[in-house]
Amino acid sequence: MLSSDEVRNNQLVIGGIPATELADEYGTPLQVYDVAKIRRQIRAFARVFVEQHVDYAVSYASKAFACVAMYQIVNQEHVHIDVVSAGELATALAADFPMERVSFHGNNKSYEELQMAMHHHVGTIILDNFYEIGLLAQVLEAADAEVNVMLRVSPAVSAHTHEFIQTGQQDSKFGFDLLTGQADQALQQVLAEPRMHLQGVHSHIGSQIFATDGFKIETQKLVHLMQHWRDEYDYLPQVINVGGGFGIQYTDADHPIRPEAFVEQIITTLKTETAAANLPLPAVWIEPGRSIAGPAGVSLYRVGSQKTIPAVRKYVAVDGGMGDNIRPALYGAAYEAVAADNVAPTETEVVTVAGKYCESGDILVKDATLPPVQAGDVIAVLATGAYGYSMASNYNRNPRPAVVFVENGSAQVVVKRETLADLTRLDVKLSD
Ligand SMILES: Cc1ncc(COP(=O)(O)O)c(C=O)c1O
Ligand SMILES: N[C@@H](CCCC[NH3+])C(=O)O
Repeated sequence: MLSSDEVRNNQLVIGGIPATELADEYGTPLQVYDVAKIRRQIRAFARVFVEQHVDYAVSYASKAFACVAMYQIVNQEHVHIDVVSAGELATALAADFPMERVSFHGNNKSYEELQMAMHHHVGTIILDNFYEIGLLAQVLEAADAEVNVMLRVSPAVSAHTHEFIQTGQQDSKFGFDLLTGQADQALQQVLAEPRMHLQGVHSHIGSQIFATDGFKIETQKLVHLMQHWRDEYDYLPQVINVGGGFGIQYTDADHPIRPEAFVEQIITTLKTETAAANLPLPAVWIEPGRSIAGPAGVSLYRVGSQKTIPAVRKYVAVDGGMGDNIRPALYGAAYEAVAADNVAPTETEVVTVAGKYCESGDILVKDATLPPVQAGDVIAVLATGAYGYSMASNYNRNPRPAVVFVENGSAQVVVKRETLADLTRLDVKLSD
């Protein structure tokens, strides 16, 4: 899984710096990002649209990983973001991210969140349900404001991925249902709201998807919807937002296609279907999260205790675990681990890399092939950049790790390590 520029003298190198040096300098557990990889993937997505002459927006789904520096990098690449909470919006504001390039998602945005979005002139509100149409209308009235909106529809496309992280099927908490006519009803309501300017339609079929056929069906359904809305309601969407979900490689068992190949499929389908329906080509927005942040991230841990159960298993415990990466415990997600100072060992053994949390399921990598390691050695878990730190917790009152960005051989802390004092910062002693 490692490319040639990530290995030097059998050592793992991230953005030009040996991983063991980063661990020594910043401590462990440590979340490290190779910023060049983030930029490369954003540019690869944008290039497809430019080459195909399609009006577009790449909107980074920042739930995958958000911090001020990450929003700054995305802004430097001139693309959009989507946020799903006041917290993500506040972080984007702290990064001076241009609000007109922000879309606000979520199936239960509060009045206060919508108010905050209007106050800061967020570019697009992605409307998810009837309650929200009413709520937004109230906010707009009170603020005497207008806003661009999109309707999120639930396209009933079943994507080939883990059931827990599938969001596009009909039985979903997200979006207006297409099959039962809810989407049409929502369209009529929004068209009747003078303060809402409907840009188009959004859908998202799932996450960590490996096959393009789900996106082909999704795109076909959206074009059929465009046609239906034009014919029945004299409304033509200017934008089709197909969401994210482009799968990445976590282990050698994954055989993903290039993330941008999904976009090629979407555009090909869109061109064919719109031509057949005599519709103009809409702008296409995509919302990749994992494919931008995931491959760029590496988690560094130090080995502590080891336990061998003869003829059963050897456990190698590290100083992090489910608090900084819940995905193995939550989804059974598989990762690849390497010894940072011996990435291509001649002698190997199969071990289970366990975390330090009081939970039997706190396993980071089951059956990792590693060289024999000792206490103090650095183990790197690869491709942890998405939904790792962003889903981190303080379970067992462990501080969350620091996050370091590395680019062109220089490193910078972009999120400080939590301290023990941080852990009690919000606690209030009982009054006497
Ligand atoms: C609406 C929406 N857009 C984009 C994404 C990003 O998905 P991914 O990180 O799989 O690209 C998600 C998460 O699945 C989502 O719910
Ligand atoms: N958190 C999930 C993905 C969620 C997608 C968000 N809509 C994961 O780790 O794979």
